[in-house]
Amino acid sequence: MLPFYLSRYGNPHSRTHLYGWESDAAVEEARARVARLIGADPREIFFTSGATECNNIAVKGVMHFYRDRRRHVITTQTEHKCVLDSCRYLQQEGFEVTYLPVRPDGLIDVAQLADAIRPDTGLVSVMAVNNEIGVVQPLEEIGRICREKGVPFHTDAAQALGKIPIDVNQMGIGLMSLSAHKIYGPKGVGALYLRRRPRIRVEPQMSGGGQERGIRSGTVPTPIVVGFGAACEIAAKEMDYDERRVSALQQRLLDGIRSKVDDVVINGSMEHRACTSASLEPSYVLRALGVDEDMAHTSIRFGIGRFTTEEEVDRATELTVHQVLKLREMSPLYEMAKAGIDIKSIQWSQH
Ligand SMILES: Cc1ncc(COP(=O)(O)O)c(C=O)c1O
Ligand code: FES
Repeated sequence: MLPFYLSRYGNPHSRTHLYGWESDAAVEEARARVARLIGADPREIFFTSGATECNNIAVKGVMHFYRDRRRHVITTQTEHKCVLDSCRYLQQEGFEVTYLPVRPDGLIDVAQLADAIRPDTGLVSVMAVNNEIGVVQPLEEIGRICREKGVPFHTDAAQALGKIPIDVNQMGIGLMSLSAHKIYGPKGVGALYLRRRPRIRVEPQMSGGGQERGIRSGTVPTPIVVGFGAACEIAAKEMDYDERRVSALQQRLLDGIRSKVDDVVINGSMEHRACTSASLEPSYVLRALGVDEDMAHTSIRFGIGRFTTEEEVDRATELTVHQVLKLREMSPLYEMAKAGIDIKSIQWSQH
């Protein structure tokens, strides 16, 4: 990225001089690298500021483009806030939205999805990997159902890119949101995948000079786009290795905690998972899984990545075990639960 900040600072949209051409070539190289990682054509990749922007373009853009015929969107209760907020925005404009529930393992029921599709459904938006609990939705099945019913399938793949293999054709994906900083790339850049055949149209959210084929006006930020391309190239090479390492570290963390602490509960499917995923807020994602409020409050998300070491996992285990045991020592509830008392049955006050 450095040369593109320091010496090769041409505007990639300047067609009349060498500085422009070299920046343009670098942007196109990055586009090809992003495309390669997901089995797409470079012409289907549009650079944006990140997954938030992609999700806005996908959800609002598709519905606005087809607004006269398609009035209904299907999504899930556990999407990232930017998808949920975009859907709320559409509702204020008079569109209808179905928020599919998830099962206790965090995955949607595909039969329920199929039933929810209506003749006026304009978009199905289901995230690939959940950012709190790491579960992977059955993308291929969702893609097949959407293809059969002729509804574009959008997936927020911010947490999936570089972690699980993605093939837009095999998975029947029509639109996909990507973010560079989730794969160790720079912050503030992402890409929208938009299928060419059959072509999916969106109403741009940004008006202006028509860059990125009119989908996203504004000067493309060459240095960070180059960084995103490099991150994709590395992810393609390292994905298998990273996956094995992260799985082993995940197991080490789990075994380490379970060897010293009983009654450990894992939120979300263990089979369909890209990672083990801290928030102190009562999480709406966990509530959607049917996790009780007290259990949602007591959850911790552990994030393990390419640069996490065994020593760090062991230290996290040690700290977690220490604090949990300390809290249990202090709490009368733990002893009561052990004695077989249902804590939920306790009357806390006299009111
Ligand atoms: C699933 C998911 N979608 C979207 C986003 C937003 O991505 P960005 O920071 O690139 O806008 C994130 C990141 O927090 C995410 O985890
Ligand atoms: S969502 Fe899994 S590590 Fe962040």
